[in-house]
Amino acid sequence: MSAQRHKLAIIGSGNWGSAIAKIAGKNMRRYPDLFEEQVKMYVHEETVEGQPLTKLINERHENVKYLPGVKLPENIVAVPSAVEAAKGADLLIFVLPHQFIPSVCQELKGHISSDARAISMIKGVEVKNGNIRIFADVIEEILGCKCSALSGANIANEVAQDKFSETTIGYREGDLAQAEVFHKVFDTPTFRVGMIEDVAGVSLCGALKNVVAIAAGFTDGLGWGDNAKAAVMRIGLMEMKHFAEEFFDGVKPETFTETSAGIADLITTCFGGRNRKCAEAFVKTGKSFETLEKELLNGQKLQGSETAREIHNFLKARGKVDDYPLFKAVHAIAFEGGIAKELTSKL
Ligand SMILES: NC(=O)C1=CN([C@@H]2O[C@H](COP(=O)(O)OP(=O)(O)OC[C@H]3O[C@@H](n4cnc5c(N)ncnc54)[C@H](O)[C@@H]3O)[C@@H](O)[C@H]2O)C=CC1
Ligand SMILES: O=C(CO)COP(=O)(O)O
Repeated sequence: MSAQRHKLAIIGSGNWGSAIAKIAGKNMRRYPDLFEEQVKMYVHEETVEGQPLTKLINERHENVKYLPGVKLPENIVAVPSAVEAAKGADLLIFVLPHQFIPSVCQELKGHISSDARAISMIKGVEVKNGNIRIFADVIEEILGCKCSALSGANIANEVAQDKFSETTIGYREGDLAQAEVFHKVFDTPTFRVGMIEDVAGVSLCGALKNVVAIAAGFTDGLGWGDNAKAAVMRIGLMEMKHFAEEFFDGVKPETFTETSAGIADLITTCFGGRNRKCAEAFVKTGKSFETLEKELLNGQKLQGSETAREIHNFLKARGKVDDYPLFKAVHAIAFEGGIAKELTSKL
């Protein structure tokens, strides 16, 4: 029996990576016939309190830098190498800020099990040479393993405290059985996992809502109130859906309007996320997003400002910038010296 059990690895250990390690670690013990107990978690090594972060995590069972105050199950073992974490694993969770995925996947290339399956929890897109890809596709292409996506209204600190949340797995056509295995990795009474056959839709919701959250943060910085934020969110949702349908095949409209990955994540991020917080500070202080990320996030990474830039570059290459006035305004304010008060003037 034990030879057939799944072995999980977590590639990433930031704020969300650590929260998900808590859930997955517990579920490994909840289903001992299905999963091996020990889970290796890749940690980008750094020195914290004068010691390697991996050592601190393994001694204290807590990611003291990225998820302080939350105990991780003892079957989560931090390792400083992605290759070591993935060794022998047939289930791979990718949960790194999007900018680090290509380099970490290149490191892993040739070192993963031939039967490995992956799931991307990354909220971002790759834009290169005028083309755009979701990270499930990047991972599939570099590593040659099938990859689904998980995204939802999931502020990591709340999930880590077992406050009720839903999330969504987007799976590929014909891959329901594998999605059901990942469902068992993640689902708990307080973290409820829905599933939809739409990897692109789920991934794009996660990436694009971060751009809308920047706009929502601008409205907060301007003191414009809840109606203005709701308007920006409504227009943002329309642009997200339009973008996904224009540039990706097979995206389902209900992913945007009915799943946790869609409307629910847009709401939570525009009210409680890091992108919103930094965008509010951007308007109030005039500091750059790069500076605010350093000053306000203690090593955590902003995804929305970079995604706004990447989406802008992609739309520019396609001659389509004007078709997405909210995305255009966010880019203009964030990177071109545009005036925040003009956020809605062209919507
Ligand atoms: N934090 C949250 O509430 C949620 C985050 N997400 C998404 O999950 C993904 C991962 O986010 P978080 O876990 O929050 O990360 P985070 O924002 O806490 O990022 C910091 C992580 O990046 C690592 N890192 C720094 N430099 C690196 C390098 N050169 N190579 C590899 N790793 C490096 C750090 O060690 C740390 O683990 C992102 O795409 C994010 O949008 C999704 C849902 C919720
Ligand atoms: O994706 C998130 C919540 O679902 C977190 O958003 P932020 O990266 O803006 O904190």
